[in-house]
Amino acid sequence: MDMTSRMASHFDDAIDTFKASSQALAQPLSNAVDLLFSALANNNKILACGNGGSAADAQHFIAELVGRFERDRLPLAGVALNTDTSILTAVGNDYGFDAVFERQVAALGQPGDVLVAISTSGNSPNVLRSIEAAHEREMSVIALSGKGGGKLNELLYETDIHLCVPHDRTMRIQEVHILLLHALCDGIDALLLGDTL
Ligand SMILES: O=C(CO)[C@@H](O)[C@H](O)[C@H](O)[C@H](O)COP(=O)(O)O
Ligand SMILES: [Zn+2]
Repeated sequence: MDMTSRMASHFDDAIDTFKASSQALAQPLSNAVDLLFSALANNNKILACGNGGSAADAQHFIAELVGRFERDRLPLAGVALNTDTSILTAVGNDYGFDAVFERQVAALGQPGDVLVAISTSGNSPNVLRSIEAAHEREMSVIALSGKGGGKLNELLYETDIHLCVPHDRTMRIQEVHILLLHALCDGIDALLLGDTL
């Protein structure tokens, strides 16, 4: 395949993946908006975590809650668990990298808070352990994954929400994840401010 065709194939594959994701995920995504809105309306908060590109996605999402998305509104309570290098290095050094998010959920989580856990494979141990800690804190979980969901399938409760992108490549899954996170911001704003832009 020549390079131009290779580049074009990314767009074609992304279009197919967005379409398949819309079919599979619009309903659970709508449920996730309700869950997040209820938590925020009850003075609970959102915690988010992920590794690598998913760490960037987690902090991007939380920045749009605490700051704003498209319209001015009140600040919304959220913390990204992958941003504080002192916590990440201290907890990683003293307890191991698998504990870096779990420890923060245990420190910050309250019943009714929501954890947004992002892992394209569904298998990153630090993300899985953050979910166990969230359950211990009586928090709900919204998990963003792909590749069939991996070990998340065994860990999530019926009351949690699993947004699993139907694709096996990390980059394609991440491209849909950022759409999902923006759609969540849009849904929260629509409930808070009305649905006109
Ligand atoms: O962004 C990318 C690849 O697109 C990478 O940085 C990727 O996020 C890292 O390899 C992560 O460690 C993958 O973890 P996960 O999505 O399987 O939980
Ligand atoms: Zn990447």
